[in-house]
Amino acid sequence: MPCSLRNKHLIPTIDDIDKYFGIKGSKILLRIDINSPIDPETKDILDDSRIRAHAVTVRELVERGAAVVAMSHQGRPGDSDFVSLGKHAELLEKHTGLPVRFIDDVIGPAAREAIKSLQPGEVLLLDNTRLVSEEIIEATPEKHAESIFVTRLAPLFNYYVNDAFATAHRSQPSIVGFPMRLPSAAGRVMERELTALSKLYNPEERPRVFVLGGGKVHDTLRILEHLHSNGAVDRILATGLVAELFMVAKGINIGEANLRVLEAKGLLSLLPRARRLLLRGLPIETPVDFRTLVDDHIEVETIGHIKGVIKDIGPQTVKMYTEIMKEARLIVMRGPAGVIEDPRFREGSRELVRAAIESNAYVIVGGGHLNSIIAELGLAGRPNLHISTGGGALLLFLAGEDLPGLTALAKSAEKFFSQLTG
Ligand SMILES: Nc1ncnc2c1ncn2[C@@H]1O[C@H](COP(=O)(O)OP(=O)(O)OP(=O)(O)O)[C@@H](O)[C@H]1O
Ligand SMILES: O=C(O)[C@H](O)COP(=O)(O)O
Repeated sequence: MPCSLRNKHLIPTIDDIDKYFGIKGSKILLRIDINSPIDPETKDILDDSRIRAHAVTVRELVERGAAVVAMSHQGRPGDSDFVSLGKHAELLEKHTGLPVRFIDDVIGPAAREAIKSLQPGEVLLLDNTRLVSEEIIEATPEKHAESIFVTRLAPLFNYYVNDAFATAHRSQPSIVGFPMRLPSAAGRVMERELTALSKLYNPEERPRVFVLGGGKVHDTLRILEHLHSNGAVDRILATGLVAELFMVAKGINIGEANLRVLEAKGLLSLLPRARRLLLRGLPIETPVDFRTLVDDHIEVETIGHIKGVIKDIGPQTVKMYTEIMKEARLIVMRGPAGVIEDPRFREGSRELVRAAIESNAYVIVGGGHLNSIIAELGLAGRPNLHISTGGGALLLFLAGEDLPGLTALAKSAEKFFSQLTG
């Protein structure tokens, strides 16, 4: 079954490729996103969760009889995490349980020879796609289809599979160029993301509750503007710095120290946008109490009496938000409720995550900080939970932007899958 998103993208899956063209004996170019946090000194991979996730797609393609050539970016040129993918290959081997050959080349003669000699059942990982200068240029799929990157590699493959939802917001050759030249499909990680996110367009999945916190307040405002203008949200439960901004916008006194925090982060300039949303009736709840730091002591302070620096939401807020979440069919959570880098202020985020997962709702969680809370609570495998791999891609998607990687897959389907698109 192909996936569809916002009712306009029809995107084939691995099953469709197998059904209409056949995978056994084919050679597949698989775009994954194993861009991972890297220790600046040792260059070790600090979190291999993305590698573990994509291992599932690699293994399945191999089991179906394909030769699989995987590619990914890592960091950006000039940054300390812009490294070669040798260590990623070792971890991909560990998580797939299959031998993974690595070649420190992307489109040169060595890479092309390795691709040509790859046999069904074998896996090859190319080096960091951003070693190719074209990969950092944003252009249309049609333009990238003519790039050296794509014109050199595409003829060596039968199909292209994009499993990199987390890079779907980049219009780069490895994401948008290949679908113009090869029958293409979404991999399993991408498919899971699309299936989960399509619930945002299902009128039966209501009430929809968004629990939005963390520090990316600009991005969150964009999301709120989009959700509200489309009537796509029933209730917003604000935490983190997002909550503080909306409390000021509502005229609630959050105390001098916290106003200074918002000012230092340049967030007070967002007040007019927050006020406009409130005037238009944005259904947003803000906290009624906080865990604060007052002269190095932790206090629980209720609104109207806040003297300390806000570090987490308080127990009454957790209770109030938990009650609202009990009524939801779909909960989307992004950004932590407090400064969770300090273990003393993880409680609010922990409680909210627990309450969401124990509610009757389907829960979509995005962002590294909440992910770490889920891992700590051992809740990752819950059937009503989808942990998104997308950072920037998820933010843009929630803000209503079209993601070029998805558009390219849909265009490819029109070109190569007339069976599906009519
Ligand atoms: N009340 C608060 N005051 C100051 N900082 C806060 C507060 N609440 C949360 N934060 C900060 O927000 C940051 C996380 O927000 P962010 O929006 O980046 O989260 P994320 O969804 O995990 O994104 P990413 O995956 O990119 O890390 C943390 O560093 C945390 O300390
Ligand atoms: O981690 C991410 O958000 C993706 O891998 C995209 O990385 P980029 O922002 O460097 O394009």
